[in-house]
Amino acid sequence: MIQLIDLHKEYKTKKGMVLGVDRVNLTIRKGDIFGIVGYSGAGKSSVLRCINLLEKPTSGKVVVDGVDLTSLSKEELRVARQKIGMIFQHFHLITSKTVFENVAFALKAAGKPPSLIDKRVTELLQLVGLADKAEHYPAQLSGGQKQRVGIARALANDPQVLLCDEPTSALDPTTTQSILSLLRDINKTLGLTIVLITHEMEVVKDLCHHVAIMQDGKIIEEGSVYEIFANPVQPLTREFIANTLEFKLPRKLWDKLDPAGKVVKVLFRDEAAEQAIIYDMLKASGIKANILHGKIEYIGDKPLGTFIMEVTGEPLEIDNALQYLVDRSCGVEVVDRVE
Ligand SMILES: Nc1ncnc2c1ncn2[C@@H]1O[C@H](COP(=O)(O)OP(=O)(O)OP(=O)(O)O)[C@@H](O)[C@H]1O
Repeated sequence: MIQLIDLHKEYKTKKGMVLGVDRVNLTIRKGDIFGIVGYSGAGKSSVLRCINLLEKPTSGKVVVDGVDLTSLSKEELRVARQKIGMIFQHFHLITSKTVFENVAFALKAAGKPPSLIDKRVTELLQLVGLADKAEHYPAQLSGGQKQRVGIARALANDPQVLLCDEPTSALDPTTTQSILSLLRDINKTLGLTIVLITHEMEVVKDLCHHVAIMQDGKIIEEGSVYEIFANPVQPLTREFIANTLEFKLPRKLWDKLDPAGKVVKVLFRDEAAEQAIIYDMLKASGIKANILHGKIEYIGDKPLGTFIMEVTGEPLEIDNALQYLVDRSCGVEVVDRVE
């Protein structure tokens, strides 16, 4: 388990102090995949780098498996850090060393004997699907392969925590999927706790179990990925989610709609996404509904449905019909007409 207690980080610059992290309290459970999302400058990297004390917090505590890292001596911290692996957006491989040597480097630095190093590197390269690239140099690898080397190196000393600093931001969508899939596998098979920072909500949706949204050094919202997608509260969270879930009706379609009708977006959560609620609503009311857009997606293994429909009828009947949806736990939002 990772606990950040009143974590605060200020940077001293020529122009004065700059706030990086503003008294953050956060608990990340063992074996979780935890995403931290925010725009550039929100403080994501600062939080991540405080977890392994690459950045020394100005105040507050970083507790990993019951040990407060901020209280350790230099040597104790060096040992504790071996249990926290890290991967980076731009991989940070040593260009003059082969794939094998890059991974072996982490083991040598930890003082492991050569016989163990050979065996361990071979195992790790197999795990990340690079057994045939051991003698290649980083320049001979694709971005995805470089990140796999980064992952192998980060796992070398059997860490309990893997910190991921925008691990797929430099990769194309297909390669991104393959790296997310590898991270998912190692989380499951090794029981590793993964903390990942990203500005892409799609990555959070695909991979993470929990997520925190950061703004101005603070965590402004936090929860399970499903809850955050199904019930976002803060405007910034809604903005991030809008980029992945929102569907904008084409202008041409708006022109064809009945000006007296209402366009509503309905969010079906949990089992509601799999029930015939719209059918029930139409049967119970005298209104008409014209479905303009609809999709059901699964976050983890829970369904989340989004439908956009035009409803027409008597205003009171429309209100009653929409209230019927709210009563059956749907999110209902009237969509503003595009002029
Ligand atoms: N080494 C540093 N020296 C001075 N200021 C810094 C330093 N590192 C970060 N900051 C400042 O701290 C704030 C938070 O930066 P941080 O890099 O943690 O945000 P971020 O959300 O990770 O952004 P990005 O996605 O651009 O990396 C910013 O205002 C940034 O300018």
